Amino acid sequence: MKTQLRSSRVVIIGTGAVGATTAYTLLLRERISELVLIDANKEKALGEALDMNHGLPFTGGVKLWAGDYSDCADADIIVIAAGASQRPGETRIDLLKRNAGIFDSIIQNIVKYNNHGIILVATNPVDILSYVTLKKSGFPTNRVIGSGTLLDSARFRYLIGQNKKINPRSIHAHIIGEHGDSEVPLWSLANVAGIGLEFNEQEREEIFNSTKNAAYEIINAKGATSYAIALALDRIIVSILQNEGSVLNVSTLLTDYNGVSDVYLGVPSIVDRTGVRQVLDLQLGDAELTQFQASANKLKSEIANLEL
Ligand SMILES: NC(=O)C1=CN([C@@H]2O[C@H](COP(=O)(O)OP(=O)(O)OC[C@H]3O[C@@H](n4cnc5c(N)ncnc54)[C@H](O)[C@@H]3O)[C@@H](O)[C@H]2O)C=CC1
Ligand SMILES: CC(=O)C(=O)O
Repeated sequence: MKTQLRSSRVVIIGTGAVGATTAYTLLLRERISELVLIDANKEKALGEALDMNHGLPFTGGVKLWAGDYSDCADADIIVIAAGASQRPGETRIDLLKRNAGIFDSIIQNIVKYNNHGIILVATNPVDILSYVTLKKSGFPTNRVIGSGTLLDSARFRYLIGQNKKINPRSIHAHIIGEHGDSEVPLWSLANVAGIGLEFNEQEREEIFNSTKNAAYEIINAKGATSYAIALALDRIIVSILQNEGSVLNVSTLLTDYNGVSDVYLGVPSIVDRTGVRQVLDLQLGDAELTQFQASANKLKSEIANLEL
């Protein structure tokens, strides 16, 4: 049975491929009661809201409208999916200057109306922009979350499932670190029913390269990624609103974590009504630790160039 929380409001800022698909996913899942769409292009938000509202006779009772920042006042979760996306060949880090610029006004507008909710960042580069959101919002760490490597881990699980001919839901495997080119596969923890999985070098290389390069491949083919990220955001939102305490590889502020501090990275974290309740300690192999620290250092050197 679906449990819909009473008066749970989600606001989505940015109604492009990611924001609109996330809205549609939330609508289909019927787990929230109110959904507000905001975009700098007001017509776009209005059009998406109208189109989705016309589907309500076929779904449930989600109240959905194109709104403005004052609608953040009663929001439980504010999703930021606004800003530039990668053109073919661009990295996520290439978006930093453009998207950090728009975060100033977006965060100012949110905090004008809301100081109690959870901000969930999807805009890339998501780890750095989650850190920017933390610094600019003044929200506590647990209530600023990035989508992190949840999507990458889903891609990894799917590809391992293809390789082993096992349903990806039964594959437990994690990608940690940057949601981007320096992400780290934790082969040492990949398992089915607690039983470790064996791969040869070629399989590892193929699975990891396909995981890491998935966004490039999809963007080359169709211009944007949207469905899997929408499902990942839905997963985080439901875990928060239903106080699930699910373990999700979201991006969160790390403090003295495997030698890494003061940077947002994707790591397994318990997500519940408080946001990120706890970051789980991981026992990393030597190579995994080196790669994880390199991922952190890469992002920290980008953050050092920002005015925060
Ligand atoms: N975290 C993740 O795993 C993923 C992140 N992304 C990122 O999500 C972001 C959005 O991607 P798409 O939806 O494909 O882009 P898009 O170009 O389709 O949509 C972006 C939307 O943001 C709006 N916008 C721009 N500036 C704004 C502002 N200041 N305030 C409100 N709205 C504003 C635009 O009008 C547009 O509707 C990109 O940065 C992309 O890289 C995309 C997929 C996965
Ligand atoms: C675009 C992006 O970040 C992704 O699909 O992974």
